[in-house]
Amino acid sequence: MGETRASVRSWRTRAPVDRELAFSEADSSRSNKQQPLPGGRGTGKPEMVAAAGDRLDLPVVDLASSDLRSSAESIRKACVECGFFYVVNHGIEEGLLEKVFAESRRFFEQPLEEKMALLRNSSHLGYTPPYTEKLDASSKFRGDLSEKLKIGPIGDEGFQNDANQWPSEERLPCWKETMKLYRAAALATGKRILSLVALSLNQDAEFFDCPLAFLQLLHYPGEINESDDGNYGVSAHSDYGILTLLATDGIPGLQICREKDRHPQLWEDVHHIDGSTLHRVVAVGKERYSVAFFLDPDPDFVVQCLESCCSGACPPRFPPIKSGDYLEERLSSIYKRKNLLHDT
Ligand SMILES: O=C(O)CCC(=O)C(=O)O
Ligand SMILES: [Fe+2]
Repeated sequence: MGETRASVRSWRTRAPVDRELAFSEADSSRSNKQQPLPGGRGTGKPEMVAAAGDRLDLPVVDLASSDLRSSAESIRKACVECGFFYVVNHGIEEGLLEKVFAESRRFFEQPLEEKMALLRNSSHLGYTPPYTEKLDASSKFRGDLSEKLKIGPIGDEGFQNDANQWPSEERLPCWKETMKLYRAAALATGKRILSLVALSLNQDAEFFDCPLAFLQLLHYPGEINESDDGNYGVSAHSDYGILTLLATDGIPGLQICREKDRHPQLWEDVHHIDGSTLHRVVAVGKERYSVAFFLDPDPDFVVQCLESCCSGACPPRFPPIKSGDYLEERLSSIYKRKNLLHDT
């Protein structure tokens, strides 16, 4: 799991251009013009970054296209080759995205004690302050620079175990409403993409039924201390679910590594429009906001290799596992390894 990451990107800011999306699993032969970075940025692992001019051209999938077969085919190719793709004509209104980014900014601009009142609970929902998570355990820094707020399935959406923590209506009126609207819109888009993914795997369009959705708002600091020189906004990781729709404010920083087992690793910048694969966000000295929308299977769903994806010569690489067990294992591990669980 964690291999199929799609990411709707770069919706706000700049020219409100067409929107984008992306997937994971890498096997690329791009190799010219690389700059060696002898110790990697923050891990001591050797790595390279693609040089300026060696632009990463991620595929663009048009969700308005009536040729579903051809869209499914390009999604399959994108997932196999790089794990990320852009999505255009995805149906989420620009105005709604602008509101989500504005409300996100309002939340993160509050004093720390207000944010800490919503500290992440045992369902992994709520606020995560800077330095709490270290997605790449080998990072030599004390933790990643970003702060986050995570919103899970909501009671009003018919979900029984709503464990969300919301900012107060008095402080941030319209906040909850905006996030609910965005969740609904992003879920509709996510389901359309998942039906294309299912088609690309020779399954019925409804194969990925009723995914669980988690909305994560992220804020990356602009200026950083000298002691954080080389530290990451979010260190290297792959996502845990079926698909991630990622909207950014256009500030760069996102990088992907298409072949995680290659040494040295090659990290490529994902650009604003022309951009689960291993990925990370580097600090570029500019404040940055993003909104990630994760789609996960039902916790009881057993995730296993599809018949259309394996054969005698190419057996499944991983044993079957219940989705809920897998997610809990991954989510707990990012805090346990630093002993930073803040359960309430
Ligand atoms: O902020 C970004 O661009 C990436 C965030 C991310 O990778 C994540 O939330 O899993
Ligand atoms: Fe991610």
